[in-house]
Amino acid sequence: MIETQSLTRLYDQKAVVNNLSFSVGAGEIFGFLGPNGAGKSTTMKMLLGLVQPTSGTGKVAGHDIIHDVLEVRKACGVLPDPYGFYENQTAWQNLEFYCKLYGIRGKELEEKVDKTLDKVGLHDAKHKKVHKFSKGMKQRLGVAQVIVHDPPVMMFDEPTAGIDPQGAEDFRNLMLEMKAKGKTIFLTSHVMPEVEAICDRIGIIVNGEMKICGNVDQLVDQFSRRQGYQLRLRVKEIDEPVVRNSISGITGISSVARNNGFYVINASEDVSEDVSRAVCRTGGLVTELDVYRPTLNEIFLEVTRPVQVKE
Ligand SMILES: Nc1ncnc2c1ncn2[C@@H]1O[C@H](COP(=O)(O)OP(=O)(O)OP(=O)(O)O)[C@@H](O)[C@H]1O
Repeated sequence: MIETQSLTRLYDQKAVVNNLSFSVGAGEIFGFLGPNGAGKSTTMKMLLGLVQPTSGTGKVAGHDIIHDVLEVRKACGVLPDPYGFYENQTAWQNLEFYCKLYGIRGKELEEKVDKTLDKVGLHDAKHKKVHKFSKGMKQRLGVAQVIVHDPPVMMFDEPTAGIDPQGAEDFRNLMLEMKAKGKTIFLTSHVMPEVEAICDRIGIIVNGEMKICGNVDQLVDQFSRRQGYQLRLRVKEIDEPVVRNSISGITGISSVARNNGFYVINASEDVSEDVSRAVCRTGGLVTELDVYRPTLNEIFLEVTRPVQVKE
């Protein structure tokens, strides 16, 4: 539903999006992450035909992002940053205007607007003018604007910025509901636990280049291969010299330390099965053995570490 091949955009001879190839399918939530200035918004603008790629191609809902811009926009709902509401009009009027742009009228329009405002928790504020809205309420209205015309592709630029915890939880549930309806969801966010909770796949872009892309398990695996694995082992029945001796010959182990009753083992691969067998062979009882799983936040920090905020 979204696919790009070697998408590139230069500004002042410099690539701010560089050779980007990825795809997002129907019923998939894709988290597009990166530090400030990495090229996320520029990519989103290119997908919507708002910025012309310098080279490369892309399709959204089957339509070419360069030659079929109108069709692309019809197929998309977008929460931009910043959003563009008519502040002097009510939430209801803003959505009404938006529906009309998409050719929705009459009873269908009324039903869609009411239902959508209920869904985002703005039922009681539907006749309030937008300039009286709080930041979080505007954000909710922005989400309503994305979904009101029921497009197949939904794009959100930092959807939960400024939203309270209940609003963020509502947003996550809404995304899962949209996914179940087969929507293609593309979102940027700096809220790692949220991305980890709802995204099927994640891409991290740095200086315009996709550094790592996959589901969370694949990202963890790639990270661990790069950084090494850390195991935590607790053993009964045998003493430390015996434990150390039993695992000393295992290929891949680079260090073994003691910490709070645990053995902390650093290794270049997942050696948990070898460790477990070696300890058992010497009469020891493994009471705990786990491989440390980095959080998405740690992976993000590692992947983006050398990058400074760009001007
Ligand atoms: N119209 C423009 N002219 C020149 N440079 C631009 C223009 N738009 C964006 N850039 C530059 O392109 C780079 C990428 O910007 P972009 O807005 O895509 O980043 P981002 O990943 O969305 O950042 P953030 O997380 O801060 O929103 C930045 O260095 C920015 O200064």
